[in-house]
Amino acid sequence: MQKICVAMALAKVEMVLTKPVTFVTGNSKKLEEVKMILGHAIPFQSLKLDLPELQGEPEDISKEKARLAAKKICGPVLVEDTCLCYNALQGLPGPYVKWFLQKIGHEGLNNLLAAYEDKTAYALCVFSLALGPDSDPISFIGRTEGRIVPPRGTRDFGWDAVFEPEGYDQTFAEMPKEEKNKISHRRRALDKVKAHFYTNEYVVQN
Ligand SMILES: O=P(O)(O)OP(=O)(O)OP(=O)(O)OC[C@H]1O[C@@H](n2cnc3c(O)ncnc32)[C@H](O)[C@@H]1O
Ligand SMILES: [Mg+2]
Repeated sequence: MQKICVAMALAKVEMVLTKPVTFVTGNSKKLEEVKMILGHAIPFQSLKLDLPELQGEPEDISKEKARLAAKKICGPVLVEDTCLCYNALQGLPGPYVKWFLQKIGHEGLNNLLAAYEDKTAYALCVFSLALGPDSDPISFIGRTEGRIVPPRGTRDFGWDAVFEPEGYDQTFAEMPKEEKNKISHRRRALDKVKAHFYTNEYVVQN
């Protein structure tokens, strides 16, 4: 009985795909990090495509993004949506941080909390995998706690310069990329994606 249970636990579920999984994003910095974190762990291709910026709860947004992407490319896709959530603002700006950053910049992102003592925040990354246009996407969530500080470091990737992860005295933008990739919201979500690909063997058949 024990042997059977162990064998079942080790057995991979084989899933047949008609095309390799495509990671769809319009953000080259995200793609760079995904490639660094995944290495060769998951065979995927990428496509630079700007998907609509949706509204709602992070997981719903990510799932809908996956549905739209799968419809667009008629095949299996992986997408992700990233949020920066301030505890003093009940999770805002959250999924809308892209617009906040574009309109008010790094200083503005920091000044938003001027009236609050609580500067804590968390970065949230939700990957969603849709195997086809009509399949229900599965989501994988990663979260990193930290606080919002006046901008420090490079400003070449989103809000990295204002986010100081818990336990560190550097912002994400000041850290070497390898260090960010060990503790980031994206890394934590991708660890779950990897575990999923480990237990479900995706085979591409034309
Ligand atoms: O095409 P997609 O994948 O949607 O790429 P995007 O740039 O539109 O990304 P989001 O919709 O997820 O919006 C998230 C915003 O947060 C930024 N961002 C995403 N991941 C980040 C990270 O790890 N560090 C800092 N900023 C990040 C990103 O540049 C956007 O301004
Ligand atoms: Mg987007």
